[in-house]
Amino acid sequence: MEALLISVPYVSNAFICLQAASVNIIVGSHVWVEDPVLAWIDGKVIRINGQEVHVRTATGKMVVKEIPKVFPKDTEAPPGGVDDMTKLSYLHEPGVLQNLATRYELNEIYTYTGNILIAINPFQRLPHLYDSHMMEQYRGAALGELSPHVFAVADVAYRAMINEGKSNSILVSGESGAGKTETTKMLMRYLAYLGGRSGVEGRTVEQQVLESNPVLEAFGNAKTIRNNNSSRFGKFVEIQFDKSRRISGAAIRTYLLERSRVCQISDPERNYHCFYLLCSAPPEVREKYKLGDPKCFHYLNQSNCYELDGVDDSHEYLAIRRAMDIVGISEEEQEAIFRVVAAILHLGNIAFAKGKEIDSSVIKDEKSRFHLSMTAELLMCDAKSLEDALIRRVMVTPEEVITRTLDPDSALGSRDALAKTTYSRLFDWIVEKINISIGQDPNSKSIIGVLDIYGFESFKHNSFEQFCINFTNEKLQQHFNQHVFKMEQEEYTKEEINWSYIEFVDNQDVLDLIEKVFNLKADKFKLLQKPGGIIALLDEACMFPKSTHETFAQKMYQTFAKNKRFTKPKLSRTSFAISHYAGEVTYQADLFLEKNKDYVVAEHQDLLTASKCPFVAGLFPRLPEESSKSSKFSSIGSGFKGVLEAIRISCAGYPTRRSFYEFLVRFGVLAPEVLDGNYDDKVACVMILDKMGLKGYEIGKTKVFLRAGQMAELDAKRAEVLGNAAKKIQRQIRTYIAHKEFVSLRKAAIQLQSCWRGMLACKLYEQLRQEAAALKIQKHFRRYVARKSYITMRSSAITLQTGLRAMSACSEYRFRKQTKAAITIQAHLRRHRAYSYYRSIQKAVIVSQCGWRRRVARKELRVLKMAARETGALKEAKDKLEKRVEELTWRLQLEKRLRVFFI
Ligand SMILES: Nc1ncnc2c1ncn2[C@@H]1O[C@H](COP(=O)(O)OP(=O)(O)OP(=O)(O)O)[C@@H](O)[C@H]1O
Repeated sequence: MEALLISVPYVSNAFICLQAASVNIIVGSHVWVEDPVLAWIDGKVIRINGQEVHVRTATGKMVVKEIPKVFPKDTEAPPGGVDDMTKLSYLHEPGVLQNLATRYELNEIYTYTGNILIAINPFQRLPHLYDSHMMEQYRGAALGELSPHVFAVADVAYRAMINEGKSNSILVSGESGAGKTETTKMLMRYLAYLGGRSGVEGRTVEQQVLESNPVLEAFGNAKTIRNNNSSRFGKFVEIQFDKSRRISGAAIRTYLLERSRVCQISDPERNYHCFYLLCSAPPEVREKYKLGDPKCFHYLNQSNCYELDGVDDSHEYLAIRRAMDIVGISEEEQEAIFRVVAAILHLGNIAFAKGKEIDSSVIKDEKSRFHLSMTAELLMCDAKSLEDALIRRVMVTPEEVITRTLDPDSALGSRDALAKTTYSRLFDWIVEKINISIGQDPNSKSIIGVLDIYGFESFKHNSFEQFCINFTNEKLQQHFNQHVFKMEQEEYTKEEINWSYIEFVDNQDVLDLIEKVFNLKADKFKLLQKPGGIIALLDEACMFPKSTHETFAQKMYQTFAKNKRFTKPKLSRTSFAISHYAGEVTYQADLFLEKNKDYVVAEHQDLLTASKCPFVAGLFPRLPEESSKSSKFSSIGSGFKGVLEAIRISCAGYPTRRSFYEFLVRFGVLAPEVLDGNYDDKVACVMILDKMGLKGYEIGKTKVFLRAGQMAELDAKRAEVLGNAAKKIQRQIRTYIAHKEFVSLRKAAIQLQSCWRGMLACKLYEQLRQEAAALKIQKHFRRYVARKSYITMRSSAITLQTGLRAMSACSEYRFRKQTKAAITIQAHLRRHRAYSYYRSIQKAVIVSQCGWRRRVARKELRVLKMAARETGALKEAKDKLEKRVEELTWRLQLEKRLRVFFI
């Protein structure tokens, strides 16, 4: 059977170290160095000090590395990467990773390595990659004609089957979550497209296989740390073709189901999906099976994860029921399947306590009893028989039948063993049912098989499962080595080159350590072979009831003490380490014996065979004694594995090859005289290689075959020659450029200066003009301001003067008025004074006159008096005179009074 490989790594996890790079690193070389963040970073060699290389990385950092840790970078690699790794000039880890990463950036998730396809998980839907248009394009296209694609691989397998009439296998390998299952689906879709035929009831075989997937996934997939829907079993899908190369049937073969997951899960993983689906079933279903919250079941509550993001388990339950209908699982069978699933959950809740006798156990409490009776009810077997099957063992000796009880720990082991066996039998039944539903073609002429298998595993704790997986991968690796080696040889033969001394990377010694057997005479266990490898020792240990994992480990330590591939870790009594081709793995042998015993405990077998439920009884058909005690390894066949091992193997031969023309184009510069000499291409190549002093290369009919590292050596020399030539050219060009630059600079300077001066004069003129204008403006402005202030002042002065004049006229007028009034007053006063004076004078005159007259009168009076006396006449005269005197006295009185009044 021919085989093709699809390998699906995560970008960051590829592991290859193929080419000793050290020899050809020189100052100025572009190289890759390890980086703690980016894994690898490119840089340029700045200095080499003995074994130390100083590199300036692309991020500008200086790092110092030892020469063997520095890898040359192909500066001429195409920017979009190469679609086939064998086209890379340097086959080393950074080169390969860089190529994959470059392509991944461009959404090119597929890359070839010869006829192996590497697929990178895109973690996003890329529908354009898989539509019918794409399928049409790849139909009949030769490998390498179109961009790398999973369809191309399937196409090659199909064409080879048609042309050579041979069956083919496509192997899909990789880490968990890498995309194996998705890739397998794509392969099947394409194969069904090529060999399409309407299947049963109008459904194609491909449809039927894909429709069976949900059922298979519900019982065989679980959430793991890496993948929410991780397949916990290996799968080989066999697509059968009739003689006209149309699909005539298909079969799904599963193997290595992870049985331990049924009883043991770690946070944040989950058990198989079906348990959670059933716990989310409609209430009447849950009531029927007495199920409830998954947190109540020991097999589910060891992890805190019960739900999946974006998945509704109750919907999924209904969907699975529908899928089971489609697959042809009847209503009764579905009922029985879920009854068994529920029984396993109840079984896990049965706890044991110490019994009264030594090393005996009993059902722990009422709760456990309830679960025991529920388990028995669901499995339709007798509760007492179930209890006995869990805690008692019957040993038949020639003399008697001995019944012994198990201690609580062993009873728990017994319970878990029953759960695991029942579950794996159920899974096998479902697979078988699916196969019947899809339909097999017993007369098929050829098949194309798709093997979906876990890659090599190495965890902190590695148990029997990892041992099986890694052993399988070792077997696959050997097959792969031989396969690729054969292809290499074919190429070498075609090119007629000598390949007899090619070292073949062989892992036979690891396989010997694991599976070797020596043919010896029969012993008392009727074995025809005496154990030689670990598996044989394990089988042997399983045969002896008294063996423990410690005795098994001790036996291994003794047997393989001198084996280079086997080591005993210090401070451990049960661990052992194997140097696999992909690295060393330390295994813990603690559960190897239990896990290797693939046979059903007789008591469990008897119990379930006697079940009243035909479905349950059918899961445990009575088997002949021999076959019921087979060990695991009887079923492990040879397979295939590999990620980038093709490159590794290629490196053992002539990993780099170039056609004569390509070689001359690339390396002609190393010997220009050869190019000028008009030699034949082949001769020219030999001359160049000899001139370079290379040994061990081969010249084929059309190509030059180089040993690992020789390409880098030639490249380094080419880089040196090109570097020297470049330096010379650079020198000349720099002189020319410098002179040209100087002349143009000078011209530019003069031009700049004249322009600058002109600009300065213009600026000065403009400044002067502006100054004159400013002066003029200032003058006019000042005049205007002065005039304006003069006019203001003048009008103010006039106003002031008018005011002052008015004021002085007013005061003059007032003065005059006052003067006139004063004069009037003075006149009146003077008149009054004059009049008063006059009056006083007048009065005085009158007074003096009166006085005088009085004196005259008196003198007359006295004369009269003297006459009156002398005569009566004189008397009258006297009276008259007296009257006169009285009158004058009154007048004087009046005058005095008037005078007082006027004063
Ligand atoms: N070609 C692809 N296109 C789109 N998505 C993909 C592709 N390959 C893988 N995936 C995504 O990666 C997830 C994991 O892929 P898958 O289940 O195929 O991995 P696996 O290798 O089979 O893992 P396991 O070994 O754990 O079963 C898928 O659910 C899907 O989302």
